[in-house]
Amino acid sequence: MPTTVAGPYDTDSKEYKRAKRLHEKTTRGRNEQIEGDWTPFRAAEKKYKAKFPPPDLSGVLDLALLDKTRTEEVECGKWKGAVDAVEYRELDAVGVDAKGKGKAYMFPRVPGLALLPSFITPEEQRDLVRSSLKDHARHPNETNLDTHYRLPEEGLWNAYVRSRRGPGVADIQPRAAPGASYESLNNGPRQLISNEPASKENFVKIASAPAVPAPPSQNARASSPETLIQKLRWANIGWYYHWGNKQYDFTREKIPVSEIYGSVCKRAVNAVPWDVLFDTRDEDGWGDKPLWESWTESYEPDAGIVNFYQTKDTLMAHVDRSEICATSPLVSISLGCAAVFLIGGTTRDVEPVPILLRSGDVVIMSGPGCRRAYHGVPRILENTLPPHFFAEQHGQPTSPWSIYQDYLRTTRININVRQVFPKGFEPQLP
Ligand SMILES: O=C(O)CCC(=O)C(=O)O
Ligand SMILES: [Fe+2]
Repeated sequence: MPTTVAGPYDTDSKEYKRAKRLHEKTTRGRNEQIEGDWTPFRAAEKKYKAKFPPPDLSGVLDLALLDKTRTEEVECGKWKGAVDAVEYRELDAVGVDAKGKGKAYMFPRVPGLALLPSFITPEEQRDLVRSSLKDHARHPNETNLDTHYRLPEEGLWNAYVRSRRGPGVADIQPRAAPGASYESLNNGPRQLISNEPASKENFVKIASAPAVPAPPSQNARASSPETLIQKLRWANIGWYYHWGNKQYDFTREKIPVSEIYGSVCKRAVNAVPWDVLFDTRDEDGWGDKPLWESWTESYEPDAGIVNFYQTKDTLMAHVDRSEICATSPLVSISLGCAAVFLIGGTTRDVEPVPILLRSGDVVIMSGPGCRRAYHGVPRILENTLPPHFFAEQHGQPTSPWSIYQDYLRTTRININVRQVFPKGFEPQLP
């Protein structure tokens, strides 16, 4: 069972006092930017990022509070949003079997956004965590660490597991040759710079842009797998994404999307009653071609990213616009610790909708407006790992699972899957 934790607002707790001391130390003498200068999106990010005082989540939609079977999960972390924070409509999910929860939610303020709370069963959540760490975050899939370190062939996670079991696991060596020029280590948040939206017209130009590999950091030192696993931030899925160009690099061979990711995503897309969600199609900017009508056949994910967040990490406001299928569903699966997710409109001037995402929740961003909407993750909520991730729950306190459990205590994993090309389209590359 999770150990009992003090709530974030318990002023007598050690955590609260520590956060207060740190806040006083780090803000002493600081000239805060005047709040009036912030866009509504930036103001919301600042609000939820704050470590002290802990943010008030009464304006954050928390649909787990409607589900009695999630009471223990909600209570163990103490962080709670509210069920009436944001206007939504509840829909019956289509053909969802007894395993997943049968509701989908839509939001008048963000047309094209669907939320499927608790869509992934606890068992499937554990399978997705295992495959993300053990099978996916390794060669041939690129991770943020590959630029700077020669990661072991077996993958960083498997080396870490061996190092936990006994001595004799070698340190991981940096790539940079001694004396090479300095570059800062890319292990912080993803760099988010502006890019040109991809389309069928410009993708050949995009594919022809020189995709220069990022230089390895000279600051990287030989490190144990245990040290590096804490620095894992992302692993690529499918088409290779070039972070420098902010575009896919179509000259590199696409790696097939794994069956476990692809099948969950298709199941989620097929569960949403899109005809109800897009019932006001003209307003939603589809014109005369409502592509959602054929998603049952045409949705085929071919790219994406697995994000690994530690509790101090954030993901700034951004738009994912490198996909040529500009309206196809982007399926986003939350695992591990809970987070505050913000989604607004096509500029940062639109006030974002705040949603508390918990493990097993699936978000789908689709359609012309929502796929171009600014969104981000200003906060990973500490101590929110649900009980079904604790090994004792399934009878084996020393099972292989306990290594995953330790890692997940401070981690949120997000599997973010997209469709770049229409199904069956073979890019003719220069
Ligand atoms: O972590 C999340 O929920 C969202 C991640 C995201 O927006 C992205 O990877 O582009
Ligand atoms: Fe995104």
